Amino acid sequence: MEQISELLKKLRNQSPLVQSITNYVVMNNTANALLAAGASPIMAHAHSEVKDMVNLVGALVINIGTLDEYWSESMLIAAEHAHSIQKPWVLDPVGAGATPYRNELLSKLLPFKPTVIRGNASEIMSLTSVNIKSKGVDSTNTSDEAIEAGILLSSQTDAVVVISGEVDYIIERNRISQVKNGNPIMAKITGMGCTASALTGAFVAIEKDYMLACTAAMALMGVAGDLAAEKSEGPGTLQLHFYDALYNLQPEEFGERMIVKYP
Ligand SMILES: Nc1ncnc2c1ncn2[C@@H]1O[C@H](COP(=O)(O)OP(=O)(O)O)[C@@H](O)[C@H]1O
Ligand SMILES: Cc1ncsc1CCOP(=O)(O)O
Ligand SMILES: [Mg+2]
Repeated sequence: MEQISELLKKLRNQSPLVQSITNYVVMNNTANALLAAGASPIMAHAHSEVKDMVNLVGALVINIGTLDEYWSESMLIAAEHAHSIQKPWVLDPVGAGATPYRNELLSKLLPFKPTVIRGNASEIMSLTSVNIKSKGVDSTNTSDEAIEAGILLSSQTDAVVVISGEVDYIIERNRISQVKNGNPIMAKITGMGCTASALTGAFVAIEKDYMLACTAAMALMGVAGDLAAEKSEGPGTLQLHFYDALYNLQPEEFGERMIVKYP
């Protein structure tokens, strides 16, 4: 899709500043992925500066992977402020459904109207209180169940809901786009989902058609994953080749390789 290839050019030209309040496991991964793709990361969560930083950035990404009481408060301050100034923000509900603690924070964050909710099938289903139990941070559900839940969640929250997996589904109320790129080994690399959410932040910072922005982010993830898998023997080398692919991918090849169904 020409529009999506053009967004990669726009991302590199504008290099949006993207704030992440994210987990300890993936901070370095997601900062490097944003830089490689052409964006500019800042990880900032101190209560005394988080609102000022939200004012400065193009988008905010909140990822609840490694929660504690201080960070939870940072997330609530940031989400409330982003909502109040209509700054686009992305919620990655890592481990939704796994514990009451996570579920309680998520129930406090959703009223601040995330622009995008990006999770795996289990996490998205948990957010619609579909009666499932997440197994940690990995998904254990089928796509049909998840798509139903995604449509419900999008209508409940007015967010674009992105369900990642073998096929990525990008849902805006009843509109659904699909991305079929990517490699199964990506699910064996911690931080790939968090990276998808971070790159989604970069694209919603530069494109106000959020359905298009999210589809572009997932297409970039998938095509970079395809390219990396062609050069890799496993998750260790795939992760490194992935950064190179984000950095080197040209819009022309991006357009040729992406497998996107767009409504
Ligand atoms: N089986 C698969 N085939 C192709 N791509 C996949 C597969 N599983 C995950 N991915 C890709 O890996 C990235 C992370 O997705 P996922 O593993 O669902 O997130 P999370 O790590 O949050 O559970 C996404 O870009 C997704 O498209
Ligand atoms: C393993 C783990 N534990 C808390 S956050 C995290 C990383 C999850 O990253 P992703 O959802 O991208 O796999
Ligand atoms: Mg995840």
